[in-house]
Amino acid sequence: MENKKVGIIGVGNVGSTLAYSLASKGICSSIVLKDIRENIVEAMALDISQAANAEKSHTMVKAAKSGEDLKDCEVIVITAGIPRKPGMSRDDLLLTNAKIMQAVLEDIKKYAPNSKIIIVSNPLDAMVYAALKILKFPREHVIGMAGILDSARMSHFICEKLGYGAGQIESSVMGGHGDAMVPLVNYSTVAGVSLPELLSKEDIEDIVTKTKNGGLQIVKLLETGSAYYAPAHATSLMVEAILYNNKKIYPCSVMLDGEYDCKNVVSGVPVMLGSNGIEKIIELKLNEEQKELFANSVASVQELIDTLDEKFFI
Ligand SMILES: NC(=O)C1=CN([C@@H]2O[C@H](COP(=O)(O)OP(=O)(O)OC[C@H]3O[C@@H](n4cnc5c(N)ncnc54)[C@H](O)[C@@H]3O)[C@@H](O)[C@H]2O)C=CC1
Ligand SMILES: O=C([O-])CC(=O)C(=O)O
Repeated sequence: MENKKVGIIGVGNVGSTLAYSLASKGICSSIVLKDIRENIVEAMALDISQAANAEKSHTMVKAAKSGEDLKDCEVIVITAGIPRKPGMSRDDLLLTNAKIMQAVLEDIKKYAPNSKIIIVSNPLDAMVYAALKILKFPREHVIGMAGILDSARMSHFICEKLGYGAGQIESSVMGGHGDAMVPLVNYSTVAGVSLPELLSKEDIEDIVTKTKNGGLQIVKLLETGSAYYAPAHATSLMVEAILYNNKKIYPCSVMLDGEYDCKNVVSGVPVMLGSNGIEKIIELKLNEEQKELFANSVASVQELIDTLDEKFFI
């Protein structure tokens, strides 16, 4: 297999689940894991490598000894950062996770300047902004994961409401990965059938609210952190699209440069992913209500970006 090396920085719940998922699918030639918790990362690398061997996957899994081990990574996923706990919003993580982001990006700048970076750490859109500002990489190479997860949550809630449709639901969520995210009802279908043909207005409103609160619902139940199976799987789809240049369209968090009338701000929009990272940004036709909701969501990300510029990038 040609070089399909993936780096994962931050090997806690999301990072280790992602590594396990990628290794068992056998879609990478090697995975290198990096974390400040040296024994934990060593243990994860051994355990996941042994799982891959049981699976007869050819993926090699190793713990990084230093930043130099990130050399030749095609894709590097960053999940380093603290997760929220009950009573916190994702935005409360801003300055703590920006510091962690700055620390981990130094190695990438030095050893993997041509890699495509997938950011997972929260608050997601602001972390994509911070990473772009620190790395000075082209915007096509720094991409945030959230839209696939939020859309999967919407599909889950549609399926739960209907009692059928599993595996046939396509959902679409745009905007920032925060309380103001924008589930797009008219771009969501069950086997091609639009939602209003299957569900009442009240049921659809309930699905929209549950989707927006999907992350919080899990945080409240877990008490110690946040979701990781669905986030890791969503990230693995992005890694695969880049490694295999499969040109799949997914909602991802990207720096906008005029698209949707926005500039210098990061938000979730549908993009085509391939070996160059973002190959294309797709501009959906939004109705007036959706335009307003999207503008609100962008404004809330802009506030976080302003805080970073005032308090972090000084
Ligand atoms: N974008 C999204 O949709 C989602 C984002 N998240 C975010 O992802 C992040 C990680 O979540 P979890 O894996 O659940 O947290 P976790 O606490 O289980 O793992 C975080 C890991 O980062 C490591 N870390 C901290 N500083 C580091 C540094 N300087 N270098 C290397 N590693 C470092 C920690 O040692 C820990 O192993 C959180 O910020 C969380 O909010 C989580 C789920 C979904
Ligand atoms: O809710 C959180 O803090 C983690 C996250 O972003 C999600 O699961 O959507």
